[in-house]
Amino acid sequence: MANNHQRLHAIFIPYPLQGHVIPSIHLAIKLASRGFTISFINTQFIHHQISKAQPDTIGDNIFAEAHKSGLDIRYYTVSDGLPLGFDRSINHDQFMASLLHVFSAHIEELIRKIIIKSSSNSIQPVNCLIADTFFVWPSMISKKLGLPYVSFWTEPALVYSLYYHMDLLRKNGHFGSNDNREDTINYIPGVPAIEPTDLMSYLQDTDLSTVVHEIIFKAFDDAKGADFIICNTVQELEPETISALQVDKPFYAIGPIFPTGFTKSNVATSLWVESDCTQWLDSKPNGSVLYVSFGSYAHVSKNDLTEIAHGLLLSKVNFVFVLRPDVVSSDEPDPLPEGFLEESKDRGIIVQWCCQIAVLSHPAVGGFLTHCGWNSILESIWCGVPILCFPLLTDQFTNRKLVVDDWRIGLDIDSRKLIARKEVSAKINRLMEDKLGQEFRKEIKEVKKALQNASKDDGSSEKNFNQFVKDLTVLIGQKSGTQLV
Ligand SMILES: O=c1ccn([C@@H]2O[C@H](COP(=O)(O)OP(=O)(O)O[C@H]3O[C@H](CO)[C@@H](O)[C@H](O)[C@H]3O)[C@@H](O)[C@H]2O)c(=O)[nH]1
Repeated sequence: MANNHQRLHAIFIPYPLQGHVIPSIHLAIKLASRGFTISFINTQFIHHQISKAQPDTIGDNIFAEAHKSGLDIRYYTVSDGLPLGFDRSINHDQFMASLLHVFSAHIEELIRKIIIKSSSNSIQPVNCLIADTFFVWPSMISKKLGLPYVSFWTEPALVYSLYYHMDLLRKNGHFGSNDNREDTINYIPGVPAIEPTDLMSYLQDTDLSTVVHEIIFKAFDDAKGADFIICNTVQELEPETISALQVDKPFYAIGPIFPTGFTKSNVATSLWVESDCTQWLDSKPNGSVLYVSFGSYAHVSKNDLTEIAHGLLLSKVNFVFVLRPDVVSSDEPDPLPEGFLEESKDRGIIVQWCCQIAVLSHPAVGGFLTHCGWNSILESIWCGVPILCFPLLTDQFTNRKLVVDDWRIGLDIDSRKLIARKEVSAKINRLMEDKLGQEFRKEIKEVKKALQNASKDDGSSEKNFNQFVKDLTVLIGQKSGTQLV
């Protein structure tokens, strides 16, 4: 921590979804390693899932091991407003409505308790709030409590910028009407050109009355009140977009946020039981395995899943196929085509969840068929694994553009049309074997270098992280009337 004059105490609240909880846990550990006291709040549901998935290792506190090794991370859980057994996947909109309308009341009550507890005990008083940008209430609550607010953005800066400029898109007729313009968008600061079909799915929708739209509109309104934005991206990957955002507000690219070196972290993050694929991967030749996963959130239609499964069979490549229990729907537990398991048993394994970073860093893996979640893309780049994009929802369409059009480290299957097994199989073979695959491998080495350099002690992300800690310390000092550095 800057000068170590006084420890800072941050309350950290991740969005209660797997793709947000993972980088939040790693960021909390990073902050604690720099001397922060962290009060980390998971929902009871997320905690329940994590401990169910790792029953032998997790008690009441997922950070118990980190605490033993000297990190000051205190762990709390809070209700998201729904019963533990409620199926949040199949009742997605009801879950989101609860996060929109009910969650803030539970959170505010707990934050107040933590503040009172920390000022009455000998521990560091709370100095700031760090919360996911998708929440609709952090700047409102932090203002009430007189705390600086740091907004944590878990997607690319490009995606932040497009949401941030929703009004501009609306004014220019690219968003928010029944017949949106279809020509290139070239007026967003720091975004030279983007096609409307590369916008996030929520900005391509014509029905804007859904609960998710209400969340996005409110969240980006609330984010205007943030003191700082920290983003899981890398300056060198999105320099112009980041510079343009910095004109309005301090915006720090501090990614990639994951345990570098990719040893299995001793803090559990998975909501599902992980299968260990190492032994199976050890038996396969280098670069011969395609890793297939659609992340934790989006659903794949049964028809698309069938075509992908047949495409895998036709391609003849080896594969690790992650099929989480609700990948099609919680009430469709067995969505694979009949005979698939039998036909593929010599060259593929199917798991409900795995340690993805361990799989991607195994030398046997030569390609990644992904839905383009941002964590998956960063992890694939870090491991130098070229990407076959199959975006399904939200930022994944925009992330596909970065991968395929800007960085040229992969190709795509057009998920907007009815997909066909022959196309899937041809694209898999192009990625894994062809000359084109070699080109992607060459390009991805360069992008990987950018990520690695950014993570070094004198790299951009480390410098930005240090600057963020310094600026936050100054702001906290100003608000409390004491000089902390
Ligand atoms: O078997 C698996 C599959 C995934 N993962 C991990 O789960 C995370 C998945 O994150 P991501 O690839 O970003 O996908 P989602 O889970 O779908 O994440 C949501 O959150 C992301 C960050 O906001 C968005 O970019 C996505 O579009 C959104 O769906 C990654 O860290 C993976 O390593 C595993 O550990 N094991």
